[in-house]
Amino acid sequence: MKVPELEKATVRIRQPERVREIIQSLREQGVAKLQVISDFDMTLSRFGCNGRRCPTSHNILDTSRVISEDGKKKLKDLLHYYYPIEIDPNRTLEEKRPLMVEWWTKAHELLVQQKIRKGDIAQIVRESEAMLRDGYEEFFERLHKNNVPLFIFSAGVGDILEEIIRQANVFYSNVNVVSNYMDFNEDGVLTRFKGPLIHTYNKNNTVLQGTGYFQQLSTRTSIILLGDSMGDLTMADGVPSVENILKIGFLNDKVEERRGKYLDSYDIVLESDETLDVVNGILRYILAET
Ligand SMILES: Nc1ccn([C@@H]2O[C@H](COP(=O)(O)O)[C@@H](O)[C@H]2O)c(=O)n1
Ligand SMILES: [Mg+2]
Repeated sequence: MKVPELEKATVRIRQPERVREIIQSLREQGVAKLQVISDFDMTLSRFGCNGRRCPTSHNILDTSRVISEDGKKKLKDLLHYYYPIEIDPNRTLEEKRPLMVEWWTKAHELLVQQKIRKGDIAQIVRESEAMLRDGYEEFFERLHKNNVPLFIFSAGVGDILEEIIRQANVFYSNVNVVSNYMDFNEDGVLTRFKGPLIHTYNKNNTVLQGTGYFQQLSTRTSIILLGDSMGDLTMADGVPSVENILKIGFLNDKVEERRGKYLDSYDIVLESDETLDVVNGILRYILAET
């Protein structure tokens, strides 16, 4: 197997032989069976930006000029309270779930109070520090060129993340997004978020009911899953008959504390790696472009 990117210093793998076998099977099964399921924030987008944290799709909105100073402070306070809970390796998912619902609900309520206008979204994104991971062009282009469906499953803000992808000129026809979308009234003012609410720890089939997305792709039984959170591991649960799945996890924050759990759960763990090099290397090999 020739994937030189797997030798990068950022790569950690608990079971290298198993990973080799999965990658080999993905290649043998061929492009017609492949689909990619990916998280957005801190997976396709960067975690670090010039020595600081890059914004998530929520943060882009929270810190934008359309939010009042009071609103910004309240949204920041929520982030500082709930984010450590979100990534705490010592709390169970059962403990975290209701707290995540609380965070998202409070944040969305605050955003609705700000009377955000649909017409401002493109400018808000243009003025933000949003950045996709290095190598994103190759990633999106290769999947598009090979007609491989890319499903982006995000607990972020759909309108913002779509705009980021659009402004990067990679919103190709093979890309589908499920996320939290804003609902605007006839005057273009935000009135609510459309349900069901998606948070970090309910990214599974329960929030995909009625979309029929995975059912339409029932012959795509080879999966590459990309995530940055323990909640992203369930994103492929709705796929009817998975034959091979390769789970690649970006470990961005609190690396030492969380390493063990990530290595137990993801096949490949990428530590503090701001690029899509490894993913691109694997895709190049699977799609027989080496
Ligand atoms: N008010 C909020 C709520 C969540 N976040 C962050 O968004 C990320 C979730 O989106 P995914 O695309 O990764 O599913 C997650 O990293 C939360 O920390 C936020 O910034 N503000
Ligand atoms: Mg994420």
